[in-house]
Amino acid sequence: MAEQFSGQAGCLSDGKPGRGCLVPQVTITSDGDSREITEEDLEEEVNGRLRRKLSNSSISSNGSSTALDESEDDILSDNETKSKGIVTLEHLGDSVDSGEQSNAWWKLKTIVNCPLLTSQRRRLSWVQLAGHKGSFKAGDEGSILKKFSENEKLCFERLKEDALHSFVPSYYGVVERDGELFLKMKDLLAEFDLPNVMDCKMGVRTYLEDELVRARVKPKLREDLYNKMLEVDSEAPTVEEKKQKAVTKPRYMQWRESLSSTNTLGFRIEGIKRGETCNTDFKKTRSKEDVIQVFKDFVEGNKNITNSYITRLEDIKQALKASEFFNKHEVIGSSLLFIHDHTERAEVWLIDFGKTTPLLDGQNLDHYRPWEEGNREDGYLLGLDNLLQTLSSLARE
Ligand SMILES: O=P(O)(O)O[C@H]1[C@H](O)[C@@H](OP(=O)(O)O)[C@H](OP(=O)(O)O)[C@@H](OP(=O)(O)O)[C@H]1O
Ligand SMILES: Nc1ncnc2c1ncn2[C@@H]1O[C@H](COP(=O)(O)OP(=O)(O)O)[C@@H](O)[C@H]1O
Repeated sequence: MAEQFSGQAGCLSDGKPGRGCLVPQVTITSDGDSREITEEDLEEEVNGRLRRKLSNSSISSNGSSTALDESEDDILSDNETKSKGIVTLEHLGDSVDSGEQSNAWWKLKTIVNCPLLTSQRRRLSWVQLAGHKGSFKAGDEGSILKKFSENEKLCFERLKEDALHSFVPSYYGVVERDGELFLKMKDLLAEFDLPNVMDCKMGVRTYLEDELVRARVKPKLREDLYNKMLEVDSEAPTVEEKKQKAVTKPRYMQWRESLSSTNTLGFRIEGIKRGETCNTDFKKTRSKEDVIQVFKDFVEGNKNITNSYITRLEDIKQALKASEFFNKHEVIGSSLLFIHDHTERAEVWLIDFGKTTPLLDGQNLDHYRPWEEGNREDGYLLGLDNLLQTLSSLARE
């Protein structure tokens, strides 16, 4: 995908310089030094350019570069850690590297003619608004690799034949890179120009019934979750929890649900990337009014974008109602990913099926009924209706 390139370099992905590609610079020394080029030289050249590039600009997955004077830390403007926000994805098992490893001259030619080609293939500036650090790697053009999960693989396979298939990222199968397994899927951002992105985690519940049972049978106290809790509200842990300096996962997840709009609205905002900044600090965004305001800022009051999102959500609702998959799965922790750009292209996609689990034979869910332990209801459709209401109220303003 040629447009994956930084606007700065204008090099095509086949390695041929395109419009605006830097002019090759060859320095001939006065003594005609013709030292053989070693792999170390090449590595130094690549790393040097990479370092300079990262301190000057960032290649986004859509091919646009961000402000020239940003350092990497500025680009990672997320207020948490570098695991979320604008992240740099590694490109594992690069085909150019493996195929041309010994051809030093080819590598040098590429670096000289088209300096960003090599670095672009190694790293991809991308937006990750939720999930785990290091879960994603850059795939080949227009695709990304997500750490393998058997459960998610099964979901993608089932979804291929389902009414929902045009609302989930295209799935290209399991791939191995550097000895690790990944699920390869479409990078939903790839066709956008400087995309604005929002992740909404769907449902009234974000943990599996199984997790609850396991925590009851064998409670596992987690200090990391206790610390995450303290960061948001030092008064949140009970006296007992303060003594233990730890909480169980269901306790943490339930606290997160009640603090945000999960329990009441059936969805919560996980993160937003707008322009060049990311914000994943919506843990206390709970009221309808606050949620509407966040959406309003996200679409910048644009009615065309708002209406496109509404149409897409209505289509998703129809597909969900027709979906065999949806009827027979408990959908936990899955998100709707909203993406739009300055051309007013606006899309919504279903992502993250890591905790979407099949029901027993003969069982099905209506996705509205209140959850009681054992009924496995997830409140997904309640959340979708509330999302539609949120956007509709913006469209009416
Ligand atoms: O959002 P914060 O408050 O950081 O809490 C996270 C999210 O709920 C994760 O869900 P998601 O991946 O959907 O974002 C969840 O991973 P699971 O999906 O594995 O439940 C994490 O559990 P642990 O990974 O066990 O810490 C939990 O700590
Ligand atoms: N196919 C995709 N295209 C573009 N962005 C994606 C895609 N899948 C996930 N993301 C981004 O990665 C983030 C985390 O994805 P998710 O699947 O929820 O990971 P995890 O299973 O680790 O929670 C999302 O919030 C979104 O920003």
